[in-house]
Amino acid sequence: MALPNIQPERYEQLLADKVAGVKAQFVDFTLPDIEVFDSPKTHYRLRAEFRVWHDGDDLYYVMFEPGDNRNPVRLDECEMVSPRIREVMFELLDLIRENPALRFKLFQVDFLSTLSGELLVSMLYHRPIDETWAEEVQVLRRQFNIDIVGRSRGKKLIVERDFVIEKLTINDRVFEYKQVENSFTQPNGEVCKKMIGWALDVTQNSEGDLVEFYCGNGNFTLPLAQNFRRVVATEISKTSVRAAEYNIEVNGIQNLDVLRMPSEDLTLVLQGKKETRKVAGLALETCQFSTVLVDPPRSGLDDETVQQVCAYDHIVYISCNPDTLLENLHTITKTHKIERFAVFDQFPYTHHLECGVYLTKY
Ligand SMILES: C[S@@+](CC[C@H](N)C(=O)[O-])C[C@H]1O[C@@H](n2cnc3c(N)ncnc32)[C@H](O)[C@@H]1O
Repeated sequence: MALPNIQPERYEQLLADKVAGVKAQFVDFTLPDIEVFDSPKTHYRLRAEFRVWHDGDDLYYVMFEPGDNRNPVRLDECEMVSPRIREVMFELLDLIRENPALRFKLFQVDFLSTLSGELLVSMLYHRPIDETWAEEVQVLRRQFNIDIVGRSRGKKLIVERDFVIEKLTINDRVFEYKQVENSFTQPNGEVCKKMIGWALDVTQNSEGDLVEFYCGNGNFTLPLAQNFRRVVATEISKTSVRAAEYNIEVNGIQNLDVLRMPSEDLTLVLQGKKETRKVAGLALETCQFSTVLVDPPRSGLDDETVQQVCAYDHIVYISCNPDTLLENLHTITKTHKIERFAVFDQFPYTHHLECGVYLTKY
């Protein structure tokens, strides 16, 4: 992870600069007024990874300047991470420093926290870990009320859980999400709530069904199910699909099915070019998909998936990479009009910006 230069006093200006950059980048398109969703100025990141530096008897966290992996910067404060991570991270290292069984060949500590106040800490080692380590680590668990995962080559030890439970209030309703260590979750919880709220807003009064590609643990899917008759969503990661299934159950959502399948395969199934037992019993032929939601990785949508999303009347495109969004929009806007365009400042003080685009077929 690179170290952002946190400047709360310049936050508004930096965000305005980013928005101006997006306007310039998308100048080829007729954009509606851009909706801008800001971030808390400090303590906004719910997950963070830190390298651990050993220097004689000393032990400290380091980060690197963007583009410079050679010169570590010692961290004695961190304004970027959530209050829960901040509360624990330095005191945790103080205890590790004094305990040879915990500090020996520890090279990285990852934190996954929630707005609901839970915290999972992953400790990564360049040596085997065993039950002795699992005993020793209990002192950290008790002191900070955290869950801990130890990782060494080919081995994962879990003390007591490898997940956290997030609770997000979206339009007065609380949604509960299982978020599992080492699987994708949105890093900025407050901004994530705004993204879900925006997606709910653009799809309100929708008719028909929703198909979603790249659904993760159901982050958007669970709340959006209320705007549709049926929802079918797909995701490639087994861990995320299992979490989504748990989340569907615990939130009592009845009209949503999640498939573990690459989006490329679901595209082929929907086009009638592929058959698979995975969709047996879903009666996909009875679905009336009016809307598609995509939230792809940075690489954006492949050509086949672009063709597939263009088959629907409405498209909600959430993007973490304006470059690939731009490329995909060149094709999508041949058939669809951009109705809404939003930017979400998931990553303050960096050049990254999350975008949301809502399009309707001409
Ligand atoms: C940017 S994340 C979005 C996840 C989710 N929408 C959320 O808000 O948390 C992209 C997701 O796409 C999944 N993914 C990556 N390649 C995929 C593919 N070819 N087919 C389906 N899912 C894929 C990843 O596992 C990841 O969960």
